[in-house]
Amino acid sequence: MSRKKTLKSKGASAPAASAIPASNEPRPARPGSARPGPQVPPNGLLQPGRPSLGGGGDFYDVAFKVMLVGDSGVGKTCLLVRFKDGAFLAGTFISTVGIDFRNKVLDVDGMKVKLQIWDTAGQERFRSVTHAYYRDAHALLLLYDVTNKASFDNIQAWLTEIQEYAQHDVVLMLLGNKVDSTQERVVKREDGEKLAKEYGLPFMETSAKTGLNVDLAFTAIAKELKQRSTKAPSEPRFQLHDYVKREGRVPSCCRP
Ligand SMILES: Nc1nc2c(ncn2[C@@H]2O[C@H](COP(=O)(O)OP(=O)(O)OP(=O)(O)O)[C@@H](O)[C@H]2O)c(=O)[nH]1
Ligand SMILES: [Mg+2]
Repeated sequence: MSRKKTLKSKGASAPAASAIPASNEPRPARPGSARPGPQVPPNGLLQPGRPSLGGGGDFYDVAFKVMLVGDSGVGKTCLLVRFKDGAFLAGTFISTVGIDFRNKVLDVDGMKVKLQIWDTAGQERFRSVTHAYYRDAHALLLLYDVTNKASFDNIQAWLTEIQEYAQHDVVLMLLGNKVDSTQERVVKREDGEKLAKEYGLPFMETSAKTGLNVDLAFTAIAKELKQRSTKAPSEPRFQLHDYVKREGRVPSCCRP
């Protein structure tokens, strides 16, 4: 099985950020059911240094689009709900149909960074819908489920898809979700780390149920994107890999 190694960490380069472009307004799957946020100029900045007002009443300085991808059932929707509302969607699993999004504004080093987070359907039958959204994404969170080996084995196929459809400089992070399910775990932390290393991706294990590393994953993405769009040449670069390694909490099962 030959793995394409060209999907190296996007944290290593500093492409010009192109936050949510006006001409590429996100398109909701069901017209009228989702209302994207306000338009943002291609340089990603709205009145730098001064608060701006988004359509939803949220103040922000810069906005980016983040997409959640991975097999059906890995916990994409739950991860987003945990991040946005601080809650866990327990009970019946309701698979996402098409695509949906939620906004959240974060304070990143004194700047308001709005993340427009797109939650995609993992089911194969919606794949063509998802493809259309990749090119507008500034960052991708690629999830597998540590209790589902197939979802881990499919990461390679997801990476191939990302390579085909996403921007070459997209910020990408690998997340192994559901680490609270210690009894059911079938993918070891080391396996996730190894795969991430192979592709040069930042990696963390998360739990939408307990909230472990959920805020951190989104904050890390926001910091990287913000830095790309606003960094002065003299400023030291934000090191996404180091940040995630340093700040990420290791689940209790897997502490040395
Ligand atoms: N134990 C545990 N269960 C989780 C976690 N995250 C999600 N789940 C459960 O896993 C199931 C699937 O979660 P979803 O978030 O709907 O999965 P999804 O990736 O959005 O699936 P699709 O929309 O079909 O692509 C649900 O029953 C959730 O309750 C987690 O961190 N821990
Ligand atoms: Mg879902």
